Amino acid sequence: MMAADQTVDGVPPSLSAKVVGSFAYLTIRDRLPTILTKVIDTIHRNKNKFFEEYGKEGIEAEKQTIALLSKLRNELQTDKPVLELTDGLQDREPWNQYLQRHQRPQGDQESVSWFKSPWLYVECYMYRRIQEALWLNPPMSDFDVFNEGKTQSFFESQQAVMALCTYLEGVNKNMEELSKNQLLEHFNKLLKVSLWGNKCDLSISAGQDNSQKNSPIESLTSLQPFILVDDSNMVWSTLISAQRQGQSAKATAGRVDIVLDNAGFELVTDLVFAEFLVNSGLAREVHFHGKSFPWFVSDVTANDFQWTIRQTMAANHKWMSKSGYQWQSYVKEGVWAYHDHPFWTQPHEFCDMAADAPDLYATLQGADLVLFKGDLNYRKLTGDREWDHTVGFDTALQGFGPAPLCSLRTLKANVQFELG
Ligand SMILES: O=P(O)(O)OC[C@H]1O[C@](O)(CO)[C@@H](O)[C@@H]1O
Ligand SMILES: [Mn+2]
Repeated sequence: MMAADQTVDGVPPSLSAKVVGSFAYLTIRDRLPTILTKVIDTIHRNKNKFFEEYGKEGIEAEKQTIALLSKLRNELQTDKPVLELTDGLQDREPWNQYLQRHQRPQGDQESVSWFKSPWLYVECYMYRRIQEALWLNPPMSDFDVFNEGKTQSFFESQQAVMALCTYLEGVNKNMEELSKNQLLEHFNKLLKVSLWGNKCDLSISAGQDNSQKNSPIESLTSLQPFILVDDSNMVWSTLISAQRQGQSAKATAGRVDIVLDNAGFELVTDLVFAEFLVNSGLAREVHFHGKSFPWFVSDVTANDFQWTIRQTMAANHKWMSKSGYQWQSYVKEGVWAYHDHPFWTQPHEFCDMAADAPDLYATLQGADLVLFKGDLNYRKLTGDREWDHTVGFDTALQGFGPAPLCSLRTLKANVQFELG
């Protein structure tokens, strides 16, 4: 990444809160402090739980964590310089090196403040500082401050989940008889259900409930006009061309990697789509990539992934439960795999991945198609810069390309490509 506030070789400056009134400015001035305040409230509300589990040590840890988070909120609200991390987490050095390499060269400390640094960096940094506050107070270290919101989003979306699993059962039971056109029709529907599942994110709503209330299949028609760029035909042909000729479709289909975004309803739409891809022979394997710690309020962690499968298995709904058991066996058989590389919870633009996380880049090179879910991934794919909306997506990727890729994203931030 280069200096944040100039265009070099056609690559524009990073978006930041320097522009008063911009979405970056309003996010850092209003939304991030709101999220932080909700985190502090959540910890405070669980005070008795910490006392029951850890006694006085738990109460002291709860108090110290709140003190650190209140200090963080003050730094943010008074535009203080971004500080180095002081915890013992494994990714502390990459984070501090990033600060030295990409932020400090801006010159004096003042320019490395919350409102003057790249928006993408400071927003990611806030979630990493929350982790630092928890880590520094051991009984709190593994507490997921966003868990309540994520589980509530799942429970509030049950009607939609039941409708989706019922639809999938209808496809599964006729799978062998489906013509290629019928298969393509179901593919398009479930791909778009996964796209629109991204509307259910607790960061844009600063924690307010925005679960899926109505049938995701029935709302596709009314949502179709809101799709700005539709390359679903290219996604389909990438999967078809990855099906090497062989004795059975399942054995020779390609591998699809899904870089996950939000837990709750969106994760269910991704698991349903992944089940369809395997059951239809469009994919032989699906690899899921989640976050290694709680991130952007509703992003998926390993705990969320396992919890969602268990909850679906336990549902008092025949087709939900059937899908849940299918998902569990796919994980056990290795047809599905879950990864959570630290890179996904660092601030890098994805064009840095080959250099900064070559192991992850090599993993993605093993895929025949990589689907990136959500707005933050879209911002990292393109560097969250002052690009013109008519610029091509390939240009914005700045050379990032481990495999054919597609972003399934509902527009929540400034960056947008391929318009016009
Ligand atoms: O869950 P998603 O779709 O990545 O959205 C992430 C959220 O964080 C942002 O990227 C910035 O706050 C918003 O665009 C969005 O609210
Ligand atoms: Mn998210």
